[in-house]
Amino acid sequence: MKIVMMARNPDLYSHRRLKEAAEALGHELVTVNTLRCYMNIASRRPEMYYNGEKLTGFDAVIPRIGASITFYGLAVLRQFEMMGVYPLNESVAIGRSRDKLRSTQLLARDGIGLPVTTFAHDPKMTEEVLRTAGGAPVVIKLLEGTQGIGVVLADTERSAKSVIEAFRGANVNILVQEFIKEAGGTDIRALVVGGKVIAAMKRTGAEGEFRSNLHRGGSAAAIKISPEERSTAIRAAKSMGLNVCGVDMLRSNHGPVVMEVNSSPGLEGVEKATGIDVAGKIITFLAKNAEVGKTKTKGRG
Ligand SMILES: Nc1ncnc2c1ncn2[C@@H]1O[C@H](COP(=O)(O)OP(=O)(O)OP(=O)(O)O)[C@@H](O)[C@H]1O
Ligand SMILES: [Mg+2]
Ligand SMILES: [Mg+2]
Repeated sequence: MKIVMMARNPDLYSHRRLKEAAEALGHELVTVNTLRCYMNIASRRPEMYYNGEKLTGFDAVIPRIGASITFYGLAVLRQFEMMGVYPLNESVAIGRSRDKLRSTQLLARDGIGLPVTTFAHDPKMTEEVLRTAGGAPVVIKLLEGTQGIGVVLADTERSAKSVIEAFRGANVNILVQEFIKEAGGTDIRALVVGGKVIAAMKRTGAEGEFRSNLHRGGSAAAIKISPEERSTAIRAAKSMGLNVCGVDMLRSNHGPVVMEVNSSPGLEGVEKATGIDVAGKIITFLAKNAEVGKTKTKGRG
């Protein structure tokens, strides 16, 4: 199989591992810098170019689109889809997962456990929004944050109001969420590949930090998850339409609640914590499923 991986930095752990795993399984993997791909959006014969050469003959594409280049990255991926290249995750599904409001609505529609989550446009609604979220403490999140940046815990009504006003004043969209205190600064990341949980870890925030992100100094360890957590992760992946994703959950006293679904999960934390060859399982899934022209949406939807 001939695979193209869209990634800006081929030296990142995850990208190195995917290439190694592909080669170990006898496939060819070419990494292209997403921002240097350019396309000819011609009717019926879509083309992709890279460094002056036409990219052809690929069976599958692995999109590793950083949050800061979602717009262009998804356009490049759609182009590959139009060319009939099988995407590890479809552009439409990635687009859904990048927007916390949209993805939370999709998960809610499918009855998946969530923290109480509220959203309003008008800052005049602040008091009602806070009341609906159950009152302080609440978690306030930028709609398109990542690595825990833009996630704020407001302990009191007063601080919640000023944080909401500050974000709204800066004209950014936010979610206001019930704070799951009983999670104790620990979350669960379940890696779903092809409808199965293949690895799971728990991440615990640094001392005095409610955010468990590894980028914020959290630490990771392997964990055995419950059947309910497993099925929640699988259902979340399905409702987003992602073949491969990291589902982040909190253990609340009303069962597992999903915080978000990441479409380009990092492999370093989870492989090192669990010793599982996640990259190999991803490539194996791809080899089993990639067929030219099999992509359902061709970037539509
Ligand atoms: N409602 C909540 N209750 C308790 N803790 C929360 C809540 N929401 C988020 N957290 C904590 O904050 C962390 C960051 O939140 P979240 O995952 O939503 O943000 P992010 O910036 O998108 O991070 P990521 O890099 O994982 O995409 C979570 O991993 C979790 O530990
Ligand atoms: Mg996120
Ligand atoms: Mg997260």
